[in-house]
Amino acid sequence: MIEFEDVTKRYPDGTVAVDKLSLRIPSNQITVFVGPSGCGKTTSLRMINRTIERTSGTISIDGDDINGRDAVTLRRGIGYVIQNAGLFPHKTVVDNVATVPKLIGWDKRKAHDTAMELLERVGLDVKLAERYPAQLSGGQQQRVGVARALAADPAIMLMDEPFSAVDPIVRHQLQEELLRLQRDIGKTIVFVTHDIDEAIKLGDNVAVLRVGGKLAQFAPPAELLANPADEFVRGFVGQDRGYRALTFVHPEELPVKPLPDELALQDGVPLGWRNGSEELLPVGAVFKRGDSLRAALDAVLTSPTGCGVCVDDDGKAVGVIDQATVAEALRS
Ligand SMILES: Nc1ncnc2c1ncn2[C@@H]1O[C@H](COP(=O)(O)OP(=O)(O)OP(=O)(O)O)[C@@H](O)[C@H]1O
Repeated sequence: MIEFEDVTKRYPDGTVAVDKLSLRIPSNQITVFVGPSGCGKTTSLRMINRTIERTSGTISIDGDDINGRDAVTLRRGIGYVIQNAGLFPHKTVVDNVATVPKLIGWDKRKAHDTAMELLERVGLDVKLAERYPAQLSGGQQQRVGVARALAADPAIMLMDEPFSAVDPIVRHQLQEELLRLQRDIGKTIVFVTHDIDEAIKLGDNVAVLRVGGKLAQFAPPAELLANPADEFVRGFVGQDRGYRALTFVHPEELPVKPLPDELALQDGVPLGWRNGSEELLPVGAVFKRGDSLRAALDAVLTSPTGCGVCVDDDGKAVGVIDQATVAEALRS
């Protein structure tokens, strides 16, 4: 657990970036710091690895005050990922990832082999290992950044807006990858973003900060959406919080109906809706059994027929639901 107790950061010009922040960041989970620009997210994050020193208060890791530790050793034991990946431009991809293991004295072979394994683990083609960062896409660079942060197998990983500079589709893929990776590695991850959707998607817990570095609310996403602590949080979480909250509703068994003849299939996979003309209408979003009610509602709302298609793990259609079924599930 990482614990902040009454932590304040005042910069030399008098700016109070963080003001008496107290919170407990549980181990082996993702905790997200979210809030508007300038609310002290980055400052709070960087005080954990002491790349910024606090002015007062205590930060401890598993009960030990981090100020009792040598700052360089502390930093090497904490993974750090930043926007635009911050890779060393003159090192190859694999050498970037192997940097910290070599610094802490691993032999070259072990550092190299671990780096190659990690590249695969974060979803990068190992053929890219000998390239330089400038020869990669933004999304690929971010993956290398994550692999580099994980290289020395740190218990804690700090991530500062790591996915902000990539387009929405790549961002979505990187978020999914991070969640998948975290299911395997179970690190203590502290993640900074200004995007509430990203916070809700990734966080086991979300700390909402307001300008001046004050904690507005610390709660799991579902709780944040259901019970915002005050007007600031309500406003920040947004007007459509009821819709977002559906992400956390998993109707055990939505009663799906048999596939209608209008749904065109190829090997069981939905192709589109027949509407009497040559061309098929798009299927719309699909959902799986066990997905959230939000996914089911998305499927219904994006389908041109008002029928959302339910698929299995192989993408094959298993049934449809209509608006009335979703409305019924919403009421129950
Ligand atoms: N070195 C510095 N000297 C003086 N003030 C600073 C310094 N670094 C940050 N600040 C100020 O501290 C406050 C918090 O900054 P910080 O970067 O932690 O916020 P943030 O929430 O991460 O913002 P953003 O989302 O815009 O990156 C801001 O008012 C910022 O201008």
